Amino acid sequence: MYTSEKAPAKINLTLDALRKRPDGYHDLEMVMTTVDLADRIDLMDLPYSGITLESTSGLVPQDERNLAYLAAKLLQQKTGIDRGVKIKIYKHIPVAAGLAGGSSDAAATLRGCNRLWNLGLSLEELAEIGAEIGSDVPFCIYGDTAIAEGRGEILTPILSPPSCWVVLAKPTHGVSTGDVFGKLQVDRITTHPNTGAMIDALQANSYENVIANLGNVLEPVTIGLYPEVYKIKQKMEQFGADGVLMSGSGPTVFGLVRKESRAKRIVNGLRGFCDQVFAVRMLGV
Ligand SMILES: C[C@](O)(CO)[C@H](O)COP(=O)(O)OP(=O)(O)OC[C@H]1O[C@@H](n2ccc(N)nc2=O)[C@H](O)[C@@H]1O
Ligand SMILES: Nc1ncnc2c1ncn2[C@@H]1O[C@H](COP(=O)(O)OP(=O)(O)OP(=O)(O)O)[C@@H](O)[C@H]1O
Repeated sequence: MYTSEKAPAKINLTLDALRKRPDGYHDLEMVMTTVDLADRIDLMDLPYSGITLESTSGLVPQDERNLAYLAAKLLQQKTGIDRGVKIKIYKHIPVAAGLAGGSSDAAATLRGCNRLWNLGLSLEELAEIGAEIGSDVPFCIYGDTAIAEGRGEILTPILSPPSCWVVLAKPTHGVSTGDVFGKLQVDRITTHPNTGAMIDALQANSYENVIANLGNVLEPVTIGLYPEVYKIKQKMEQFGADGVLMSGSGPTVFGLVRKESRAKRIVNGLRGFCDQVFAVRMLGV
């Protein structure tokens, strides 16, 4: 048996940190949505408990350290199933970019193996298993748009943003999520995003109010480490993006625009200035 799963990237329309927890994680409040930039995960059933993994990208581990491998292994352990899987990752999402690429691969592997091995687990059960792999995995199990709280695993689905184009620009370097959170001083945050106003904007299907309420408390932290992120933000604004924000812990910056022609203009303007640039649609609209 063989199956193929799409593993889309996410962006954070808002990201707020409320407190640092005794376990070292932060309690967050975020609005996340999926965009049409995706890895593809091909999965082939093996009649014994082995797992093999191959990726088209040399930038991700090709062994048991890969989050997709970890996902398949964890699913075997949780269910006691005596079957294995051959995993092939066609990597399109930039790595260590703040776009949850690895988390989405893990989530797609959980969904795909659940089908391949006829496990009959619900999405809720898969999300619970996924939370052991990473904070973004539960969101990636469901996709679409959600409010995420706690470590990121407490999810409430919400209407997706109005239809628009998303320009994604990633600087050359990647960012370690742990390093960025490690430098965040929650009691020194000066501007918190207005999560409630973003939720209202989505419920009202108001593009203007989505733009007006974009915010991410990790952005100044990452800019402090990599000032290039700020330069990309400025360039996107100059080239005509309606709203611009860093996604997750960065360093990818996204810009929202209504028209494809404007998105293409921004992509052309940024090409040569940063490593990877894409113009994609929002998903789930
Ligand atoms: C920044 C976001 O992408 C926003 O969606 C996520 O919060 C990060 O999710 P992720 O990459 O799945 O992160 P994890 O692998 O769970 O955690 C990596 C590291 O980030 C920090 N971390 C992560 C999530 C969280 N709520 N608080 C944290 O402080 C911790 O130091 C942790 O060791
Ligand atoms: N399948 C995978 N795809 C991408 N990275 C992976 C994968 N498996 C393991 N990794 C490792 O995980 C690290 C983070 O990669 P990833 O692309 O998921 O970061 P990210 O987009 O910043 O994630 P997030 O937005 O969830 O913080 C990288 O250092 C990479 O080597």
